[in-house]
Amino acid sequence: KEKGAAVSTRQDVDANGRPISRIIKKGVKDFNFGRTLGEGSYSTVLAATDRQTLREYAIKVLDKRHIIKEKKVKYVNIERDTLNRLTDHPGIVRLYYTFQDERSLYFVLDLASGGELLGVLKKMATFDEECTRFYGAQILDSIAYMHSRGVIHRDLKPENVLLDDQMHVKITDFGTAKILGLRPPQRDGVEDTAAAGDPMDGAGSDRAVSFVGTAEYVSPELLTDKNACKASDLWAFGCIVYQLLAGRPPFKAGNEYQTFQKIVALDYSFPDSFPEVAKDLVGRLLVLDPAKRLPIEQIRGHPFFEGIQWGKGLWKQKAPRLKSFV
Ligand SMILES: C[C@@H](Nc1nc2c(c3cc(-c4cn[nH]c4)ccc13)C(=O)N=C/C2=C\CC1CC1)C(C)(C)C
Repeated sequence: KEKGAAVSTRQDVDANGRPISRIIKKGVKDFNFGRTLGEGSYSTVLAATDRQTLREYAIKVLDKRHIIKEKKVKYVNIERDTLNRLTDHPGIVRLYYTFQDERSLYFVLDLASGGELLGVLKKMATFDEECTRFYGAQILDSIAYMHSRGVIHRDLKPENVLLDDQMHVKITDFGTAKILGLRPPQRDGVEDTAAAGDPMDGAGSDRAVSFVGTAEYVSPELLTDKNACKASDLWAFGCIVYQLLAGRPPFKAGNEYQTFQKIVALDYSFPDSFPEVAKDLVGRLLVLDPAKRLPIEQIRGHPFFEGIQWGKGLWKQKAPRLKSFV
């Protein structure tokens, strides 16, 4: 049975009252497919309703031939393996099961009906401090969980931070994630994970990294020595907090190359109205040396997050009404 396979069993009993479990694998015909929610580089995410339970899902459809032709099989496996590791946190999109037909692979996932955080931010222009604090805290809590499970996201950005029907965070798009502690194929078998929670975890592990994230959120270490580590996600987190309050990312230039030049030169500045306490936090995250970025436990304790109830309470409370930073 494939891990996390789509099964639902009906408990029947035989003549002697012994239970017979019948495995029913769900397939395409069990769903009504709706609108397209998002297009990835080699996948489409559609809204879908389970015809039997009427529950709504997002289904990521991948074209098998295209994946093989584009040599993306590795990324599909990384995404599935990552999602199968990140199953019990409210801030991560959940993969319920997968199935396939002759043409496609299907991932059945949480539907984040609030859409992308980027879309909401564009409508609001900016978030006020209270909203930035709440969404920043939920994103940080989700990053902490990913890192505790040995996963580096590597492409965190407002497009990948989705919102559910309660306007709570659901992080998505793990095709470019890095799972720590997996023996990279070509290494001499040396474990490359230090103690869990080490922000430098993953540094120096995948030399020939062929992947670079989205220009505005790429960390300097990925540009200079081609290595992403856990602290790379904290650099992206700093960029997201800046963008929520300022309405634009800290490093943005006319083209990608100029954006990269600004990043490695730490060439950014705060708008005058940027709150001092947020300047201090962002200033401790947008640090060129990954080892010198504020570790997660100290971010949680930073004055900017004063009043945040970490843990379950953060995910039970009502999301604040969205207000702009004026
Ligand atoms: C980032 C991603 N976009 C999206 N990925 C997912 C969505 C999603 C939903 C809306 C949306 C909902 N309402 N209005 C818009 C807009 C974009 C979405 C969802 O609900 N559930 C799982 C998803 C992804 C799961 C993936 C880990 C496997 C790209 C652009 C790559 C397709």
